[in-house]
Amino acid sequence: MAAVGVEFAKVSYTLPVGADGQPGRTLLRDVSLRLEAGTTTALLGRSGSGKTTLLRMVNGLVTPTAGEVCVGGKPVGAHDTVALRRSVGYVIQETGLFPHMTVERNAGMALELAGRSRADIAARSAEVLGLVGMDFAEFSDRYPWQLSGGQRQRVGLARALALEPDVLLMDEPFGALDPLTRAEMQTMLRDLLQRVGKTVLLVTHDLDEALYLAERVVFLANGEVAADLAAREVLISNNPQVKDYVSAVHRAVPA
Ligand SMILES: Nc1ncnc2c1ncn2[C@@H]1O[C@H](COP(=O)(O)OP(=O)(O)OP(=O)(O)O)[C@@H](O)[C@H]1O
Repeated sequence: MAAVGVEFAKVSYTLPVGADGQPGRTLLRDVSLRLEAGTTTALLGRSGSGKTTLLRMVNGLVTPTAGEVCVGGKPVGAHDTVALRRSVGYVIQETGLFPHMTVERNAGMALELAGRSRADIAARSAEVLGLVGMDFAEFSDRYPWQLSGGQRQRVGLARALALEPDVLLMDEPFGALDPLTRAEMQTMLRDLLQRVGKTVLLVTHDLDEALYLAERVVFLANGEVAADLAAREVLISNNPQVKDYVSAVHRAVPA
């Protein structure tokens, strides 16, 4: 199991004063959360509630204007940025694969940047592509445009896993996939996480995905934590914001 947890301690983020002299908007306010090592936490909340901003603080892409984020007990700012980004995998909806590179090279990119030997890269690329359920012989020489959206997403995940990160940030990783492919990916990810053990922060708009994959579910509203619950408590919660969310996404089909 991953031994590295993540902690957000009274984290806020306010945009700088604009060119018009108006004070910047506060996107996150006093967020405190603890992601236990080896567990998955889902972040839900309406569009613009601050989920991505919060997630990007873990790998130092966004720096809090107040409070602190610690990875493995050490403030993000005290980590060497390159080493931190190597120990924190990042998967996004658009995958960010390099279009002119093969699946094998995309999967092994982080290893290439880390200066690993060719033999190491080849072996590990094959291993991680196997972990995400892609047949190496069939796919290694293809380019991203020769893959389906689900396959591209698998390669993106393989790439994020290549350096064996302790922490995995996933920002709507399956948001663009059809429901059946998405369900397959969720099953694959759940099996994979049971085997490799990571501390995962998953941004999603899909409540069922959150309940299937995560032990904890955090609801953000207007940049604040509206609820922080064990996944099994979500559907029976009396928190009005959670109840509203659940009834909005699980509404009955009109007769
Ligand atoms: N650098 C920035 N400058 C100006 N506004 C920003 C900046 N970064 C984020 N925002 C705004 O902050 C708010 C929160 O953005 P964020 O991407 O964190 O939301 P989100 O909950 O992830 O949304 P979504 O679910 O749509 O991805 C949004 O209104 C966004 O437009």
